[in-house]
Amino acid sequence: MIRVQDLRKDFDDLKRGQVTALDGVSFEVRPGEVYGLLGPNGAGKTTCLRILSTVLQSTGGFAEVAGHDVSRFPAKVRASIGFMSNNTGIYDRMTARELVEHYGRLYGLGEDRLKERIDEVFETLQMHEIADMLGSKMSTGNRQKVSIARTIIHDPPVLIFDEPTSGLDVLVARAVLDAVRKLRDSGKCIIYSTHIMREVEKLCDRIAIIHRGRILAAGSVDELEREHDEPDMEELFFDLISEYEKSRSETSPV
Ligand SMILES: Nc1ncnc2c1ncn2[C@@H]1O[C@H](COP(=O)(O)OP(=O)(O)OP(=O)(O)O)[C@@H](O)[C@H]1O
Repeated sequence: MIRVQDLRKDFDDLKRGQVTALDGVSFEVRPGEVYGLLGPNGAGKTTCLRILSTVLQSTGGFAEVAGHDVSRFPAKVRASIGFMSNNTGIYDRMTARELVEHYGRLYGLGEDRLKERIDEVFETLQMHEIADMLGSKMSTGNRQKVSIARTIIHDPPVLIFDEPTSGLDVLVARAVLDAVRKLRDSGKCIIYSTHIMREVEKLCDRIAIIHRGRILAAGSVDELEREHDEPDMEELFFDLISEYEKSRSETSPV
């Protein structure tokens, strides 16, 4: 459902010269699965998700979403995905229902289908109580629910979450994770980027640990812990990155 092969992205940065954000990344995500991209700041997570959502063009390799090549069929890809980040906005002067309807129409849903989807989505996310509440009056938790609702209103098979819980308190973050789990259980193919270990352990079926644009390790949390003989995910993450940095400093010219 998502297929990424040897994906590369180089940026020409005025100050730093050429920056390699993705250095040959490969993975696959299946329907009914949450695939986590776990990496520190600057690892390349957002760049990868932007390529998958057709906002950026890769400089090499291949990516396919819902059967469509992202560089050849961007419109088809965009119709097949929902993208949510921590600043996927809502509008102060629209109610929850108005905003979600607005996005549904932007995605081209007809009025009957839109009404049906609003009912389904508001039921899944338990949003009936806030349907007529203005954005300006909503708690952070409710704003997040509306953001998720606008992301999934067109019922896309693929969902892309870019650090959706960043800056949220524990309760709101938990509600977001619960919603993602429900979506996974309904068969969605989900890619989820984060730098929070606990989220990965609680939510992701498989993960890739990404650093400096490369996947350092990939598998289920159990597989990774067994393979690296390290039962603590945070230690494992730290060890992998330290080892990589050490080998890099040993091989780079002085
Ligand atoms: N438009 C750009 N121009 C130049 N460099 C960029 C650009 N976008 C990203 N980069 C660089 O690419 C690298 C990867 O950035 P990216 O935002 O993908 O990382 P990330 O893993 O999402 O990190 P964060 O958790 O901080 O968002 C970084 O070195 C970043 O500075």
